[in-house]
Amino acid sequence: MQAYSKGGIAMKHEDLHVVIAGGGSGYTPGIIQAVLHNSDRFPVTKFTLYDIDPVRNEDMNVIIKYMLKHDGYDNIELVATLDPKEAFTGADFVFSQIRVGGMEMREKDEKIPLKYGLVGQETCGVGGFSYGLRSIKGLLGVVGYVQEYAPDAWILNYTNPETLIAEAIRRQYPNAHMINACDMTISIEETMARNFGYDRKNWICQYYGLNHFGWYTEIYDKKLERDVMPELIKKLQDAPMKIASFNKGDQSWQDAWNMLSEIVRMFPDYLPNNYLEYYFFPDLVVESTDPNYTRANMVMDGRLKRTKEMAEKIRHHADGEILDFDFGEHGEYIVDMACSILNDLYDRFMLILPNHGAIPNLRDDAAVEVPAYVGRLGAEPISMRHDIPDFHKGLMEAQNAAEKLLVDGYFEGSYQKVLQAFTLNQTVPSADKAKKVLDDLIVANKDYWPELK
Ligand SMILES: NC(=O)c1ccc[n+]([C@@H]2O[C@H](COP(=O)([O-])OP(=O)(O)OC[C@H]3O[C@@H](n4cnc5c(N)ncnc54)[C@H](O)[C@@H]3O)[C@@H](O)[C@H]2O)c1
Ligand SMILES: O=P(O)(O)OC[C@H]1O[C@H](O[C@H]2[C@H](O)[C@@H](O)[C@@H](O)O[C@@H]2CO)[C@H](O)[C@@H](O)[C@@H]1O
Ligand SMILES: [Mn+2]
Repeated sequence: MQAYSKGGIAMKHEDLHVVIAGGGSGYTPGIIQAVLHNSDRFPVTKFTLYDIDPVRNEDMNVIIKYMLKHDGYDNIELVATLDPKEAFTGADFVFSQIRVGGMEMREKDEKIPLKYGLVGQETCGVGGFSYGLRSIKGLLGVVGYVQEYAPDAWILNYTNPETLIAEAIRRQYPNAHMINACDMTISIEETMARNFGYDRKNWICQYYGLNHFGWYTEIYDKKLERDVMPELIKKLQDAPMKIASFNKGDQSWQDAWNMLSEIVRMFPDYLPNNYLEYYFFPDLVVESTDPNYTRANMVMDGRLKRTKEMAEKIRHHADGEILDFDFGEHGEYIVDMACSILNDLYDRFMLILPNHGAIPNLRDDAAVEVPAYVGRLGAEPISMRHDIPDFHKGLMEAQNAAEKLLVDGYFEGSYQKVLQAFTLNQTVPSADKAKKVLDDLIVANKDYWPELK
């Protein structure tokens, strides 16, 4: 959640070296594809895939090698390594997308809370807190390696849960050159634009919140010369959006858009982030979730399997269209950010940053998600010109306090602080349930969490 670098970094355009931490992730091809699309303004000469899992990193190495050859970029050097020194030395940009504990632990984050009738989700509710206590340690490791081997590199982070990560990294590495971003806002905008016949490239969006916990207040369309948010809300109230081409065939994303319509029917003043469904409708979400087959299972049977099959096809010289992936704006968004830094463009992005007055009536040290300009000196948050309403403020303050307590709990190894965080989480109805689910998650996470005393 570093807002500004100390004086910026002299960025070079030659020998541009990008490292992907979590190289084995199925999102890697989409990111590499976006880099290649931008080769005129982001001329990468070397990619390094860094991971802790040799099999997944090697599968991705096979896919990316094929992709570079297929697209005529076999002049770009490609390295796949498990050695952090080899990976990060000489890096200019590090795109981070690690998942500590993998899908197996995500499955536990989702299923254990459900046993207690609580929301079981990757980044929201106590499942998100469970993931946070694992993820912080992993990402502190990655950022530590970058400080050691490439202290001038920019770290552009997608690793979740974003607000907890931002808060923890700021505490341990306040001067790291790091930007934390989530693709959800751009994905909401793109899906709305495609569904309702707009071009989001014409939009200037005002938005505030915490990550996966925020609201649009205005969507100004430069071509139409009006705020289109009220009409978008009206359209959403009338009928949910249909899934855009990315995530196609994915019923759980269709369910998310359906719930977005439910939220604006109840609270029609602002356009919410879809992830608020977990805080507004926890009971409905629990009722409609299969406790034996959650999102982690869908991803294992979907994205993970497809990635593995793609690598196998390439190894066996299969014919036909092998490179089959579509993650929408995900890759483009992070590469646009890197371009904006490298070329000092001051483009506008929704980022997770220390508040420092951007939301005037919220504590300064909250990690908030707001629009920001990005250039050579990093991200400069755009200050809102008005206070936020009590409804949103109350929700955000409770969530922010819970997140702060959780990060305190991580660094202090404090059971009490983590229990307070769980109790304060707005998806949890009682301290009793908070304690039971926490004690269960401690056992499940024994290889990953700090010891809590
Ligand atoms: N911010 C966003 O909007 C956004 C969008 C999509 C995904 N994500 C996040 O991106 C990450 C990856 O998601 P995924 O579904 O591809 O997960 P995944 O498990 O499929 O892939 C993650 C990769 O990270 C590797 N890894 C785990 N710990 C590591 C460590 N300490 N160092 C290096 N590599 C490590 C794993 O071996 C794996 O290859 C997750 O944190 C996810 O939540 C964020
Ligand atoms: O359940 P998953 O692992 O499929 O997705 C969880 C992530 O969901 C969001 O990312 C979306 C993204 O917004 C969309 O553009 C497209 O790329 O699909 C992604 C999911 O597959 C969210 O922003 C992330 O933080 C979540 O990790
Ligand atoms: Mn996100």
